This record gives sequence, structure tokens and C-alpha cells, in this order.
Amino acid sequence: MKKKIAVLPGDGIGREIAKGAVAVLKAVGERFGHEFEIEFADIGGAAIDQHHTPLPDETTEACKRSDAVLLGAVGGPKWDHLPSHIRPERGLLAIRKELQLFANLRPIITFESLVESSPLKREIIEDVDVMIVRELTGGLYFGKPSERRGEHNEVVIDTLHYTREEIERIVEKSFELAMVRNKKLTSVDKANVLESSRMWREIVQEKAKNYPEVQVEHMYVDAAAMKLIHQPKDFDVMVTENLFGDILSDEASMITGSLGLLPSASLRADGFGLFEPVHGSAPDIAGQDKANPMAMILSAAMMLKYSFNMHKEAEAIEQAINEVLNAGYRTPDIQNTGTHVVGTTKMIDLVVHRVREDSAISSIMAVYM
Ligand SMILES: NC(=O)c1ccc[n+]([C@@H]2O[C@H](COP(=O)([O-])OP(=O)(O)OC[C@H]3O[C@@H](n4cnc5c(N)ncnc54)[C@H](O)[C@@H]3O)[C@@H](O)[C@H]2O)c1
Ligand SMILES: CC(C)[C@H](C(=O)O)[C@@H](O)C(=O)O
Ligand SMILES: [Mg+2]
Repeated sequence: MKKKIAVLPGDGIGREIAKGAVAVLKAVGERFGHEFEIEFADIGGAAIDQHHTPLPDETTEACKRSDAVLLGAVGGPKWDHLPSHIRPERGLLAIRKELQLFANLRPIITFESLVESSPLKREIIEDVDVMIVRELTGGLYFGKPSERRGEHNEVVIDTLHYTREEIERIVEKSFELAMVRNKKLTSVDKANVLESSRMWREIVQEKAKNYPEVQVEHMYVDAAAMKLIHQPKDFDVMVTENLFGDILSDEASMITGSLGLLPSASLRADGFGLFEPVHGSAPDIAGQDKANPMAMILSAAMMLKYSFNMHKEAEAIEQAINEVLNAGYRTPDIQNTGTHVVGTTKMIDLVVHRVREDSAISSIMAVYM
């Protein structure tokens, strides 16, 4: 199969880990006989430096002529002085909006080999498999007005804005996911305070009538934050609005062991997707070969699964990652002493090697079977 992929490395560790995803895709392509044509484009701070805007038209066009998009991360101290409407993060929000990527899927899955070294108890984190469904193109991030007012700019306004249609489509998506998973949906809101959450809850209740098999529960976001780290196995699909989903997913990363392990898929209604790690550009470790490339590589695996229907190819990546972790290799975000502590480049090589090695084994098997 031939597929065109736009790769937007962005800033900081985004550039280091994007290389990893591309190398792994090349290995998958060779093993399974696919051709992945890669087109690189700038976003975020890199785009500000090159094109004076965080999202150049060329980048949007490159995404639109591709079958899927991979994104590293944006932002960093170099651009922190800029006003919010032209910061690197604005490029990320703009591409999500432009491509109508309203459904952000953030799977939280425990790696068995990391359970032992976790500061959290085994009985809490083992076998966790939660899907956070985060609304991605509405809410406080996109509400207008968002500005400072008053004679001395002493008043500030951000607006939490949702339309019924925006809530309906993300709620529908989460019910569909619940139906193919374990038929359990937790809707997270702040309906004791926010009008937007009251409408959110009403819509969940309305839609629930079309999915009688799905067990639905409503939970306030503060309680959900507590329960997520205390009893994560009580959740299966969790749907929530943009900002709540942002915060809860970083929190949930601690169940797996590191923010550097969480991938995500940002999907449009027709299935087109942009795939990005949950984490940011990590300026504190950028350029030091310390970043964990797994979130990015797993995002590429999600792309293969969700955009190209390449399930065995995605599983080959997941298996390679499991094997590398089972063999004891760790980036410093997970473990910082010992003989198996490796940098970004070495970790990428290990995963690529495993993906290729399986290729050798399966071709021998093919000859003798
Ligand atoms: N999707 C994105 O592009 C995205 C997401 C979050 C933050 N950001 C931006 O990134 C910049 C830094 O933000 P932040 O520091 O709050 O969040 P961050 O996610 O970049 O980093 C938080 C902490 O996690 C660590 N970390 C993150 N990813 C890691 C990885 N793959 N391997 C090892 N350690 C990792 C970092 O070193 C840091 O200590 C900001 O400009 C922010 O706006 C971008
Ligand atoms: C960088 C920022 C705009 C972004 C968000 O909040 O959506 C990030 O934190 C994420 O989780 O993808
Ligand atoms: Mg975030």
C-alpha cells in the first residue's frame, strides 16, 4: 500500500522523537511491503522562525494533501515572550481547528514490565486500559472573547463556548467507542457549576437512549481526577471537554509510568487523523538525547491502525516496544540509573531493530511452512 504522511516535528524534543517515528515507519514499510511517502513541514516555534507564523499555509496544504499527519510537539522558552495569539501553541490549535480534528483519543494502557518500578501500587495500575476521549476544537481554548480589558488591562476574559452540535458529535464518538470496548462510559463535567457542563450532561443523557447496552455514569471533574489515580480500573471510556481532558490525560500518564509513553489520535468525522504524543516539547531535556520516543512511536502505530487500517503493522510496533521494555531498556524519565538506561537515539534503534528482526523471523517461517 502507498500512503502519504505529513510529518510536523515542531520544537524541542519534538524534533528528536519525530525522527524515531519516521525510522520505525520505514522499518514497518520494508517489513510489510508498504511505501510511506513522507513530507516534512514546519509548525510552532520552528515555523515562527522560518515563516513568521506558527502555522504557515504550506503546512496546512501539506497536511491536506496527505493521508495522515504526525506531529511532534510545539513550544519552548524561546517564544514564551510572544503574545498568546502568535505563540507556537497557536499553530497546534489552528491545525486542529482547520482540519476539524474534534475527537482526541488518549489511551492509557499499563506496560506490565513497568508496573514493578512504579511508585503506585500494583493492584491499582496493573491491567489498566482506559480511553480518554477529549473534545479538541471547542471550549475555553477557542472561546471568544479571549482578551484583556479595562483602562489598565486589569480585566481578563476567557470564554467557555460550546454549541450543541460540538458536544453531540464527541458524545456520539465516545458511545461508539464504548460499544466496541467494554460498554462503559464515564462522562466527566462540572455540572454543579458550569452551564456548558449542564448542557453536556443533558446531551449524554439524550444520546444514552440510543445505546441502552452502555452503562453510563456522570462524574464531576474534581472527583474524577482523584478516582483516576486511585481506582483507574473503574474507568473504560471517559469523555470530557477540552481543558478537563488536557489535564486528566497528563495526570493519567502516571499510571503508565511516564508522560513520554502516552500517544494520541486527533480525528475528524470522516476518520482523517493527526497523531501526536500527549506530552510537549520538554525544553528541560531538549537537545540532550534524553527524551522518551515511545509516545511518538506509539502515535505512529495509532496512525497505522486508525487511518490506514493496518492492524498487524501497528501491532508489530507495539510488540517491538513491549520487547524492548521487557528486555529492561529504559529512558531516564522512567529510570535514571543502571546499565540499561539509554538515550533517545539508542531507544529508537532498539525499536527499529525489533521491528526488522521480526521481519527476518517471519520470512524464514514463511519459507519453511
Ligand atoms: N502537543 C504539544 O505540542 C504540547 C503539549 C504540551 C505542552 N506543550 C508545550 O511544551 C512546552 C513545555 O511544556 P511543559 O514543560 O509544561 O510540558 P512537557 O510535556 O513538555 O514536559 C513536562 C515534563 O515531562 C517531561 N517529558 C515530557 N515528554 C517527555 C518525553 N517524551 N520523554 C521524557 N520526558 C518527557 C519533561 O521533561 C518535563 O519535565 C510549552 O511550550 C508547552 O506549551 C506542547
Ligand atoms: C500545547 C497545548 C496547546 C496542548 C493542549 O492543551 O491541547 C497540549 O497541552 C496537549 O495536550 O496537546
Ligand atoms: Mg496537554
